[in-house]
Amino acid sequence: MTFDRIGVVGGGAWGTALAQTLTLAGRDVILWARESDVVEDINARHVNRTFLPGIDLDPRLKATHDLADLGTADAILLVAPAQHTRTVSATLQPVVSKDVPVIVCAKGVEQGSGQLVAQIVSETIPGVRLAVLSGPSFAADVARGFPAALTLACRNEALGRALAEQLGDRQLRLYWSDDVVGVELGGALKNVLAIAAGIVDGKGLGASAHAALVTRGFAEMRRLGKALGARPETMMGLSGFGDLVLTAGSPQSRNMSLGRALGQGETLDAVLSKRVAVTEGVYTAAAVARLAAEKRIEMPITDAVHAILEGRTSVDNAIADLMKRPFKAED
Ligand SMILES: NC(=O)C1=CN([C@@H]2O[C@H](COP(=O)(O)OP(=O)(O)OC[C@H]3O[C@@H](n4cnc5c(N)ncnc54)[C@H](O)[C@@H]3O)[C@@H](O)[C@H]2O)C=CC1
Ligand SMILES: O=C(CO)COP(=O)(O)O
Repeated sequence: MTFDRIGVVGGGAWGTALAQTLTLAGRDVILWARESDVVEDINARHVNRTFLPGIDLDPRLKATHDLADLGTADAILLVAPAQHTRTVSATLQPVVSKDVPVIVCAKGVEQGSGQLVAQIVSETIPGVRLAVLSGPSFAADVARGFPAALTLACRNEALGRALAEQLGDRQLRLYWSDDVVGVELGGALKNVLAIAAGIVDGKGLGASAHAALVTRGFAEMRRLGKALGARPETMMGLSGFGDLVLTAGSPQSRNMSLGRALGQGETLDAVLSKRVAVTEGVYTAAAVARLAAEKRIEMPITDAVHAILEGRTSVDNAIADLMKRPFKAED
């Protein structure tokens, strides 16, 4: 198994950062972008001013507007946002031959189905060889070549190991795992909790409240993970705890910064109208709150974020409601 030619589907910040890293590592990379101006920007000017401004891209990186150009790839990275994965992967299906692995890089839960991205892809591309890449990684950091460590999960351990060894390099250290659900779930859930952490920050509630929120948020991640068959050590690892620490701890996160703005009194519509970037936690919150209710898993912070985003409660009331819950044994 050799993965020399890599197709990347999605010309947002993360797709571009991964394409850049793999190009610099000597892979032959072709990036599909939905927006023709992004394709032109990458090919003609070697930048992606729309989604990854301020970073020079390697001139060897080529972009295309035609998914069929990815037909000769040895592996495909799927980096479309979670809510658009079903449409994009259905369009990709005729292009993917049966032994080419598809590596899911998005982080979210689909609102209509409650499914994680890998589940969507296995439905839309039957028989696909699936892997998931997730962990703490801001696109701009990775594109600049700063060190990062992520987890690559695949049920076929030999394939997962081969992908990790060949797609990783000295800037991007990849660990492998066979816990696909656990790795995906951490990345999806932490986005919602990062919104909550941002709200705490935006309200100026202090570092103690922030630490309490992140810790109890992590308890929610572990609880849902257990119910869905994720391994506890996966939730403790890079794609779970690691990504929660990164995203809930830095305003560089789109989810955290959205929460911050809400905490400072801005409306959701006002925040979203100012950005082109996707803020996955906004959409995943509703899906996870519903999943938790169906499975009778207690996720009060996630529920509070969902209620705030839907305008069913105010930030102040949500905080008061969380604090007046009955005392209980720590789990
Ligand atoms: N930006 C980051 O630092 C990281 C992002 N991710 C994940 O990667 C995924 C993609 O995020 P980014 O690359 O950051 O995106 P982005 O926020 O930079 O750009 C938005 C992306 O959405 C696409 N898009 C918008 N409307 C669409 C539609 N109707 N159909 C298909 N695609 C559409 C755009 O073409 C663009 O690729 C998300 O799930 C995100 O959570 C994961 C790790 C790091
Ligand atoms: O997933 C990420 C970091 O690992 C990016 O987080 P944001 O989408 O909140 O910026």
